[in-house]
Amino acid sequence: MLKQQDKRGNLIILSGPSGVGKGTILSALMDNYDDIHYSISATTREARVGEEDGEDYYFISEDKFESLVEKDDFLEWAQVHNNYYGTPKKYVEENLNQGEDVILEIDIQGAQQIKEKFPQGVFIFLLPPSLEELKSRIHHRGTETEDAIQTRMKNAKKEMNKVEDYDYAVVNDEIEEAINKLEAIIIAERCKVKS
Ligand SMILES: Nc1ncnc2c1ncn2[C@@H]1O[C@H](COP(=O)(O)OP(=O)(O)OP(=O)(O)O)[C@@H](O)[C@H]1O
Ligand SMILES: Nc1nc2c(ncn2[C@@H]2O[C@H](COP(=O)(O)O)[C@@H](O)[C@H]2O)c(=O)[nH]1
Repeated sequence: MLKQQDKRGNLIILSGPSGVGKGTILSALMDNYDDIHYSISATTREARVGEEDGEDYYFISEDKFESLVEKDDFLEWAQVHNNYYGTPKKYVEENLNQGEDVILEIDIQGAQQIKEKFPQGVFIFLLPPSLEELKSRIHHRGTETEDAIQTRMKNAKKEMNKVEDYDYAVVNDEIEEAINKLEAIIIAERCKVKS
């Protein structure tokens, strides 16, 4: 892929309520692009069955998380659905400085922090076709307890009011269509003359 010389990469932020399909869409997208770098977050939540440390997340203790916060090693961090999540700073900065695009899959609070530091970031909000469909997707994923689903649905209703703070809104109804839209946004942002 051609790159404009001396241009920093784009920082792409994908947010949206739990269960909307962020991870599913990004893993399909990452299979097609070797020049977009997915930032692996750190979290204090327990790994789900099938999740790998260093691949899905860096699974760390609360003590370790706190020490990383104190060392200012996170670009942003937040408490989300009763656990802590943060974006390691070094990986993002190194790739952007090399002209590579980096994508963050983070919650709304984290995106707000990034907006203050990187207003030139590309902010994309993924929406479900409906709240009923959102609930059904979290149920079918089968990774959360009933209590956790309730917390996530309660948070989703608040989070969805924040869509207006984003540059783009993409509805994830038909998955292929949502992937195509995300790709189109990323390609268009690469072609921008001014940012
Ligand atoms: N367009 C779609 N149509 C139907 N099901 C979908 C669609 N997109 C994703 N799913 C399913 O919805 C469930 C939730 O998707 P996923 O885990 O990617 O969501 P997420 O936004 O990353 O959630 P979280 O924020 O909790 O990590 C998965 O079981 C996935 O297979
Ligand atoms: N602010 C941040 N939010 C993050 C980060 N990594 C993931 N997330 C968001 O947390 C929720 C829950 O994720 P889950 O894997 O437990 O279902 C979801 O909205 C993620 O996007 C991060 O580094 N910072």
